[in-house]
Amino acid sequence: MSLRLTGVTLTYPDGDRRLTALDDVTLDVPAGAFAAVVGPSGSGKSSLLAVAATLITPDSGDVDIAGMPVRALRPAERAALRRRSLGIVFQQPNLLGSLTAREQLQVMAHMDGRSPRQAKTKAAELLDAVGLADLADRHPQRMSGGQRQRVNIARALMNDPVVLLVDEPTSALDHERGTAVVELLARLTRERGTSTVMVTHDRSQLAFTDAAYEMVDGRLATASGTATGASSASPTTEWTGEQTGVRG
Ligand SMILES: Nc1ncnc2c1ncn2[C@@H]1O[C@H](COP(=O)(O)OP(=O)(O)OP(=O)(O)O)[C@@H](O)[C@H]1O
Repeated sequence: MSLRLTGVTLTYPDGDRRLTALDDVTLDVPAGAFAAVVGPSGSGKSSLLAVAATLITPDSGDVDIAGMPVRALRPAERAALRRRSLGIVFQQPNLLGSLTAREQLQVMAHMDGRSPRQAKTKAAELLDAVGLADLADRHPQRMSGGQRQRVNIARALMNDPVVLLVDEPTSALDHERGTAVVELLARLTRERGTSTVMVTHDRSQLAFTDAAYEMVDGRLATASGTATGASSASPTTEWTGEQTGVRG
């Protein structure tokens, strides 16, 4: 498994008590699998992503990324793991206005110490993969919301992450563009063998995922009433042939 959360409980201070944001959450996402998490506001979805991103340490339970137990790592090692093994796609693209699409991606490789030549090749490959080869030299101000989100996704893939965490990627897009972005995430997940977790409010997007989960009051359950058909199975039985062994 490339991303595994086991019995994760997270609480926040709440006056003189503590609020339970994640309650004994277990989630396995193999390489090449696309999981979605839906749930009402305040149910714990962002907390789940923050724990998976190693940004918050849970009160109890474990997070493993590519077989590496995060709890055992020192802060500097954790930061290195984030840089090398995690791709994060935020709700808003947060692109730098002064940089072209190609440069937004190259900056990531530069921060990871890769050569300019490697960075250029990788950026071109990824812009092509997200359908933006023709817009490589364009600045974000002259792109549509969907195009900006594609640059955002390509940027998150620059360091070949093992795990891709995606927070509401379509909230700023209309239905058609949103669907295209989710289809793209599904394709990239399979092609690149990432373990992808997407938080979404839009249940129609679950049709493109391999497994759908519902967060209710910090507890994670298999989502009901989804379009996946896989949703009634227990999470551990949803993963089938095509998701395994994609990444060596
Ligand atoms: N830093 C914090 N300190 C205290 N309580 C917090 C903190 N962050 C989140 N919470 C609380 O934890 C619970 C889960 O919040 P979380 O942001 O994970 O939910 P969510 O499902 O992502 O919500 P939304 O869909 O509105 O983004 C909520 O009750 C929230 O108020």
